Amino acid sequence: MLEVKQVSKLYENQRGVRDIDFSMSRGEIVGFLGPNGAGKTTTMRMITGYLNPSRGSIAIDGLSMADHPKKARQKIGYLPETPPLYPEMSVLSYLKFIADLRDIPVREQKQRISEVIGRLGLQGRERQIIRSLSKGYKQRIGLAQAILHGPDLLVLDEPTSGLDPKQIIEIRQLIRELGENHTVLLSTHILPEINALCNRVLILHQGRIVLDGQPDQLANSLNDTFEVSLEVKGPRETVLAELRATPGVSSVRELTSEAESQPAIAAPLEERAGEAAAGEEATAEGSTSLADGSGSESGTVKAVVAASDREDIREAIFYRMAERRLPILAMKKESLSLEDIFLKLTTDEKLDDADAGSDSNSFEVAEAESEEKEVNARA
Ligand SMILES: Nc1ncnc2c1ncn2[C@@H]1O[C@H](COP(=O)(O)OP(=O)(O)OP(=O)(O)O)[C@@H](O)[C@H]1O
Repeated sequence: MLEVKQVSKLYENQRGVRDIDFSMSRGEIVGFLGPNGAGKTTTMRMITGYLNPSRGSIAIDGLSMADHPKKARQKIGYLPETPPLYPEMSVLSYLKFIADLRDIPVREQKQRISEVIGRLGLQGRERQIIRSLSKGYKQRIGLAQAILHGPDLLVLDEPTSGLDPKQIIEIRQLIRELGENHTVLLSTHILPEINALCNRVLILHQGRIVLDGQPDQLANSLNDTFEVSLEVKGPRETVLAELRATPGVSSVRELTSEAESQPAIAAPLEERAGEAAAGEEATAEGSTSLADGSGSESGTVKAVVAASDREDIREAIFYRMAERRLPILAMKKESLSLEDIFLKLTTDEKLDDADAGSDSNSFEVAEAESEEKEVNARA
């Protein structure tokens, strides 16, 4: 459906994207994930024919964007980050205008427009002036203009950006429905959006694709250690010493109540990388333990134990602790979340992007996600 081969776009300031190479099959919903400035919009603008690559080629359904731009663009529906709306027009006159622009024959226009109005829940709003509609409805109109000409591939640039949690849920539901008969490429820097919508994710960092895979398979491919989190009843020093002495264990990191209560994704990347480093230091220094009574059952120790060579150390831990009469109250194999993967891939080098400012990597997610859960719970 889509072939992007060794595509680069370098702006005068040497920023942009380099050697982007991927393809998409019909029916896939692929998420483009990356911090601000990673190159998502640049790549999407090239795929949709709004920007010429400096190098490389793009083809949609076998049609080269360079050689057959009009035909290739006919197969694509594009929703840019800011929907291309005319605020003074009514919904109906705007869609009629888009239908003309897209060369939809006049005799088909009425039916096509009424179909997309139904599909995107715009019934009853046809005569309303676009300016007077909420951001969520404007985004629906943006989606309506993207699908009006019946494209196969939808390219959506941050489709839920700036929406409130209820609108986010509604737009995600619409994208899910559109994904039933379209191939979809969407960009986001909202991690749960990937899990909620996509069956494949491409992670972009500093203009390059650093990872391509299914969200749930990424953890295994990137996990170079085997980690187990556990809670053991017993004196702190004894428990930690016994865990360290268990065959196959390479390191033991005690979990403190502070480390556990960190919000999952609210903090900017740099801060979180700093926290991780600080956490290791604190453990080395012997930080406040849960066994001291802060927030967990008294007399227990919580820790994350790592094995070398990805060896499964759960049985060894079980037998050792049983032998020493130190009851294991909980034990769980740790796996990398999408957030861990993202941090692992995008915090190894310092972002040098001038416009990757303070909010650039702060995922707007934690809030939206928790509110989303709330809205779901209320529904
Ligand atoms: N017209 C331009 N001229 C010069 N540099 C540009 C231009 N457009 C984008 N860039 C730079 O290219 C890089 C990629 O930008 P792009 O907008 O594609 O990233 P993005 O991942 O879409 O970011 P965001 O999430 O902020 O939309 C950034 O460093 C950006 O500053």
